[in-house]
Formats: sequence, structure tokens, C-alpha cells
Amino acid sequence: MEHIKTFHSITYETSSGPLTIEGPLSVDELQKYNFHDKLTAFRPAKKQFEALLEIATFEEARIIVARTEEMIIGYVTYLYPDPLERWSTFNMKELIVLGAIEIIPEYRGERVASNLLKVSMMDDYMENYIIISTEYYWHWDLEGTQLSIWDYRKVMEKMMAAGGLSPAPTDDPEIISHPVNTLMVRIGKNVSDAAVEEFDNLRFLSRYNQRKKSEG
Ligand SMILES: CC(=O)SCCNC(=O)CCNC(=O)[C@H](O)C(C)(C)COP(=O)(O)OP(=O)(O)OC[C@H]1O[C@@H](n2cnc3c(N)ncnc32)[C@H](O)[C@@H]1OP(=O)(O)O
Repeated sequence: MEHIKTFHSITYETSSGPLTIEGPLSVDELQKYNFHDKLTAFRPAKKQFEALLEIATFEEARIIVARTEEMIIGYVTYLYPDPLERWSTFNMKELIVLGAIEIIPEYRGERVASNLLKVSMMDDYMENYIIISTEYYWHWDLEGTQLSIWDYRKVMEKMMAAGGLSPAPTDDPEIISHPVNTLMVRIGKNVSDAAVEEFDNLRFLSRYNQRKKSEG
């Protein structure tokens, strides 16, 4: 499968000044900017920027950023599932994961994350993918936001809805280990029925494996 990427960009006013949301960006484009030292939700900022620069070299991957003139203050990544995770079991070429999204505290609540999702979906090529995001509350900044897990979940749902992702059932043990965890899914308009069926088997992998076993 080809992974054709078309750049989109919007600029809008926030209470901290104008912000540009744009991408997908290449490694060279990313390196033009500084990476804010408060982008630490997943690992120290320096390490996270290195990780993004590596992801940007993957053929299928996309990185969309929120930036001031010179500073990246938020980003979202899309890439194939980790080979060690269940979501890579069938090696579905249409399946990409919204892997990480993060905004520095000063810009939160200003629709930056929602706009990252919107700009991501401006590229029609996204209609060729099933996009998933696995939401585990242990990845959330509960301390920084002082939100309850259920209020945080509401933020996640609203933000993901801006990109057309919505909660979908699964039997993934990590997701069903807590009722606030959820799988978010967006199925593009050009995804074939066969791929959707394969994805249904992936969502209920335990059931699928049991069925296969009983069929011999
Ligand atoms: C797959 C993963 O990456 S999971 C991990 C997600 N990332 C994190 O938790 C990292 C730390 N958190 C963050 O970076 C941010 O808080 C994010 C990414 C979760 C949200 O980013 P934001 O730019 O603040 O989101 P955005 O402003 O688009 O808000 C979405 C909705 O939630 C609401 N919202 C955002 N923050 C709050 C808050 N603290 N209290 C109440 N509502 C809130 C917004 O008003 C908006 O609602 P609306 O659609 O009705 O207007």
C-alpha cells in the first residue's frame, strides 16, 4: 500500500497568541523547530523529540504539530502498531494507530488537540485507513489537570470526536481491565468490507482465536 501524504496547515488565535497547526511534517521540517521542554507526557522532552524524528522516517507515519513561529508546543503521531502489540497480529496494511497526542499545559483547553485531529483528517488519504487509539487512564495527566478519570475520559472523547474517532467495543485485556479505558476507532470511507471484517476479528481476538481452535 502506498502512503501518500498531503500537507495541510491552519493558523488561529489562542489566548497566548497565534498558533499554526500543520503536517504531516518530514524529519527536515521538524528539525527547523524547537521542541518545548514541557512535552513530557510520555518521556523526557528531548527523548520524545528524538522518538518523533525517528517515527517521521517511517513510510506510513504522520506527525502533525502545533507550533508558534519557532516552538512545537503540541503534536499527534500516527503509525503502524507496535509489532509486540495485539493490533499488529494480522499485519493489516490499512490499520494505523494514533500513538500519542500531547499539548503543553499553557495551551490546553484551547482546542489545540481537537485542531490537531481536524488537520490530520483534512488529508483525504486518511479515508484509506482504519485509525485506532487505545486509551488507558495510566497515560493521562490526572495530576496536572486535576480531573477525575471520568472527566478526563470526556475530554478524550470530545477531542477524538473532532477527528471522527469514536469508542468501539473490544476484548483487549488491557482495555477491559478498567471501565474508563477505551478503544477509539475511525473507519475511513475507502476501507474495504474485508478489511473491516478482519478488524472486527482483531477487536475480538480472543473470541476469534477460540473459534479457530474449535474449528481445528
Ligand atoms: C493516545 C494518547 O496519546 S492518550 C494520552 C493523551 N495525552 C495526554 O493525556 C497528555 C497530557 N494531556 C494533554 O496533552 C491534553 O490535556 C490533551 C491532549 C488530552 C487535550 O488537549 P487540549 O488541547 O487541551 O484539548 P482540547 O482543547 O481540544 O479539548 C477537547 C475538549 O475537552 C475540553 N477540555 C479540555 N481540557 C479540559 C479540562 N481541563 N476541563 C474540562 N474540559 C476540558 C475542551 O473544552 C474541549 O471541549 P469542547 O469540544 O466541548 O470544546
